[in-house]
Amino acid sequence: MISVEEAISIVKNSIVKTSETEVISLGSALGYVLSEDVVSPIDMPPFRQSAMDGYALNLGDTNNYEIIAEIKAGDTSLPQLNKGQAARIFTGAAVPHSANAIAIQEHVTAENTMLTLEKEVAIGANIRGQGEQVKKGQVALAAGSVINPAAIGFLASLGISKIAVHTKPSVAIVTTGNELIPAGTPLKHGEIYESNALMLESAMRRCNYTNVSTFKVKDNFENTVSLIRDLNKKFDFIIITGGISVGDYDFVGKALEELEVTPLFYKVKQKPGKPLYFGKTQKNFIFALPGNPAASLSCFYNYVLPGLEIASGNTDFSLPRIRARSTSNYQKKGDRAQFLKARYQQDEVTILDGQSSSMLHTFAIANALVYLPEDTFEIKIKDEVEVIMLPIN
Ligand SMILES: Nc1nc2c(c(=O)[nH]1)N[C@H]1C(S)=C(S)[C@@H](COP(=O)(O)OP(=O)(O)OC[C@H]3O[C@@H](n4cnc5c(N)ncnc54)[C@H](O)[C@@H]3O)O[C@H]1N2
Ligand code: MOO
Repeated sequence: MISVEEAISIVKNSIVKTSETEVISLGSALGYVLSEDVVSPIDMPPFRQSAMDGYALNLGDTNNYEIIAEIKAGDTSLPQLNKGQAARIFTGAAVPHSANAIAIQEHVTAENTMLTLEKEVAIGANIRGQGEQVKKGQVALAAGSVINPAAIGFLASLGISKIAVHTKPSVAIVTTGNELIPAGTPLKHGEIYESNALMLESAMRRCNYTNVSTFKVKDNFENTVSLIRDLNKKFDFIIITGGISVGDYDFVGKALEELEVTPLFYKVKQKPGKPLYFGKTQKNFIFALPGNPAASLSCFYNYVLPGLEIASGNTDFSLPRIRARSTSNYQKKGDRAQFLKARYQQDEVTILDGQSSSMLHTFAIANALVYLPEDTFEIKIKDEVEVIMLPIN
């Protein structure tokens, strides 16, 4: 059994950034990683802009100006101001070449065409310089940048509608188990509703993975082999849940062996998620997550998500880790490292009830995991602990 740290480093060292790239529309690029520098096709701003509502001035020798024109945002023909002349101007409007400062309207008195400054105005005041964010021909956003909402806004402001990105991996989620039935069917004694597929798919969608398909298989060796053989040909990542432990009807490990998948690790000294498996074929990566729902989700965040992000080109990815004071006491049983469902709020973290790997009721209100390393056995109120923030809202 390997440690959490070893397992994470095996995932990070085994998965490499995809060599496939594609050009996609900016509107669907959230979470993708740029495969090429984006060079700005324009100066931004494209012209000298007024940053305020007020008066554009050709600065003169006195505080008195003659107002000769009005310039609204979007106006394209601009007046010529002589020294001592002003134009009424509004935020976002183009500043005439002949103007060298903007006086904000709160600092002037204006009557008909007469303007009096009540405060000194410095040269260049309240003017956004042409190209002050980025100049035409400069790199606006470098290859390797993750496209977030601000990046989409910035590139859209440059008039860009398509960008080159690293292709995101395709993912198959496979649930295993005779006991699993779909919602909408009455439960017979011994059956449970299948919940991992929708949960993991949602977690992936939340992290901008949309090329995700789900499959199910009963506890049957031949069917498991044949489904995974088929999926191996079609998907970059296969995420299996359940059937990876040691029971007589746990066929996933045996199926992966039959298919000659190269194991990279099996069993991690952690709770939840001890029987976590990670392996690879020539074409793809396979994670087998324990079927217990909370173990499945915890392993997704800690191992699968970093793997998917690296494959997508986000090679520096890790979930944010912070330190916070615990508002709870916690006593660990056993010597496995633990990922504890927790709620972080205002510099404090509360370890939630219901830590069993089968329990989702408190995972549903958790926004973080407290990480308790192998050699820490107890948390006391006010102890500083390591908190892993979850990408949930
Ligand atoms: N003798 C031993 N037994 C077990 C060990 C062990 O070391 N020795 N490890 C335990 C640990 S720890 C875990 S975690 C589980 C993992 O088992 P599997 O990955 O084989 O998962 P299953 O047995 O198939 O299922 C476990 C549990 O989760 C429920 N489940 C499974 N899939 C789903 C799903 N898609 N949606 C909802 N619930 C699901 C399943 O019904 C079981 O209750 O093994 C321990 N056993
Ligand atoms: O590893 Mo299991 O998830 O402890 O119950």
